[in-house]
Amino acid sequence: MKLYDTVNDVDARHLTKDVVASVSGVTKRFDSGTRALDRVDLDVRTGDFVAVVGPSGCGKSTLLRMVAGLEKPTDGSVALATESVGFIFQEPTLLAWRSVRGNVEVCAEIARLPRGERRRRAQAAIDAVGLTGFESQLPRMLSGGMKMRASLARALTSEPELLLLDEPFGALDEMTRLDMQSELQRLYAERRFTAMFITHSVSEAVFLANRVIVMSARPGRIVADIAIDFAHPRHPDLRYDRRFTDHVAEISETLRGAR
Ligand SMILES: Nc1ncnc2c1ncn2[C@@H]1O[C@H](COP(=O)(O)OP(=O)(O)OP(=O)(O)O)[C@@H](O)[C@H]1O
Repeated sequence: MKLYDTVNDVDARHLTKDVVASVSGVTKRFDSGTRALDRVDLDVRTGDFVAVVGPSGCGKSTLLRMVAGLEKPTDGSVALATESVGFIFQEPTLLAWRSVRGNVEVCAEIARLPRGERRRRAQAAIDAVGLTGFESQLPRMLSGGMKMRASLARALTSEPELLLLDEPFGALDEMTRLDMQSELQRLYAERRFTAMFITHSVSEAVFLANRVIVMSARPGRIVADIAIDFAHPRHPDLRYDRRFTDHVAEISETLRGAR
């Protein structure tokens, strides 16, 4: 696995073997003067599903964008142990003129995979997210949930080792959102990618993650790193389990104190 760094190569040498992404001492000040993050340290280990929750505007997206290399820290560094990174945004950002298959294949095209391999991976991802039969549809013919499924399939086609998700289900209605949570954690149980997932929903975080990171109000700091050790795949009824509701209560309480 190639080591590279979003800041400089020196920092990548600090990575220990099972760490996929390492954020150390990261502070972010925008030119506007806003201080979004304050000395954040976070190691994401291979196979982790890390959910990040925190008050609105505390710097969650900024943190994710820095891990993606889309934003540079003002102080500190971010190091990644893989170049195989997928990104899913809240908006599905599908190309309007391309079919589901065309959209799902786009990352594999950019990666210049041979056509046969592209097709194979795209079909496997389309089947995995439950869009079989919709391959030729254009985005405007799809529901919000189906668009998000297509976006998820597009990210999976490049078989990323690290999947970064910025509130991907935030715009979906409640039922579709619960379906997508089940779908995502089933895919995680099957493929065991490493994931970093931003959300406003504490129960979504507990249902999906094996670690929930709680951030303070801006400038965001990490105030808790809570292990959620339910086995994967997780059944929807887990949400009624006492241990699940205890975790939700504990994290919600921590969040209230973090504002
Ligand atoms: N490019 C930018 N330039 C200036 N300020 C920015 C920029 N991007 C984000 N900010 C500010 O930095 C702070 C953190 O923003 P960020 O989007 O990371 O927070 P967030 O926790 O993801 O918010 P939310 O939960 O509401 O989505 C906010 O005050 C935001 O206005």
